[in-house]
Amino acid sequence: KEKVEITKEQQALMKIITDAYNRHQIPQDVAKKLLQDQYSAEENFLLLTEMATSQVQVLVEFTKNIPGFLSLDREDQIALLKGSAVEAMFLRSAQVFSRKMPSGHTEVLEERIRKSGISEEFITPMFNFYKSIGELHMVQEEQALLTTVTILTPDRPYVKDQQAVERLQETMLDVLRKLCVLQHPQEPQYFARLLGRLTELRTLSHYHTEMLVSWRMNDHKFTPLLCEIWDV
Ligand SMILES: Cc1ccccc1NC(=O)[C@H](C1CCCCC1)n1c(-c2ccc(Cl)cc2)nc2cc(F)c(F)cc21
Repeated sequence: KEKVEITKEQQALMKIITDAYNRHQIPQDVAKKLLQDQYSAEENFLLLTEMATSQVQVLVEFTKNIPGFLSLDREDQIALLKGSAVEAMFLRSAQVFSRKMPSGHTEVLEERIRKSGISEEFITPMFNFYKSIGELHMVQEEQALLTTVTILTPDRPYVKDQQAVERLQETMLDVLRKLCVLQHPQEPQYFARLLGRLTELRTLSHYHTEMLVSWRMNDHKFTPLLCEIWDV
């Protein structure tokens, strides 16, 4: 049985990434807002565009703390941000949904989201993903590293130096793999399950444009930043 050990450097890397991840949280807690009141489809759509816009800004700040990210080609940095923003938003939403809440709150939150204006056909795949993330009971280091691995996906559109991104991603994957073995000793397949969620995440993210334009209301307005990031 090989002894898995996280090196000093990997420990330091994990701390930088996790601190940055926790620092760059979404300003106001959208779950609390949704639990407080029931909003119209229009208000929910506006809330979503505000949340998604601020989340992109938060993502840019977060990536500045990923060791090596700023050394990548500038245009590749943009391509990675553009290519991962939607997935990072759904991953963030899944982590918010999976947070431990007082009994009954998750059910209310789920109901509010079901009724928010999203088209029926996307609700099941979205909640299936949220629940599959919840079942993993990730610690915050795993959440931070999983988001980092998602950002450092080499085969995003327009990435020129894929090798450079691959080297960074492999560094993060090695730490995440060791962390999974140490955090979930009874589940040797945990790391593989975790990476499997990234495939589910990519599939869900393919629907994001459809999910937005089919929001049950007329005249969908987007911020300029969202027009850049979302294919709308
Ligand atoms: C949580 C977050 C952080 C950062 C950025 C975005 C968001 N996400 C949101 O603000 C929207 C709200 C928005 C208001 C209507 C209900 C869903 N949201 C979505 C979602 C649904 C559909 C699409 Cl197309 C995208 C996202 N899934 C959620 C799960 C949650 F547990 C939650 F609390 C909010 C969630």
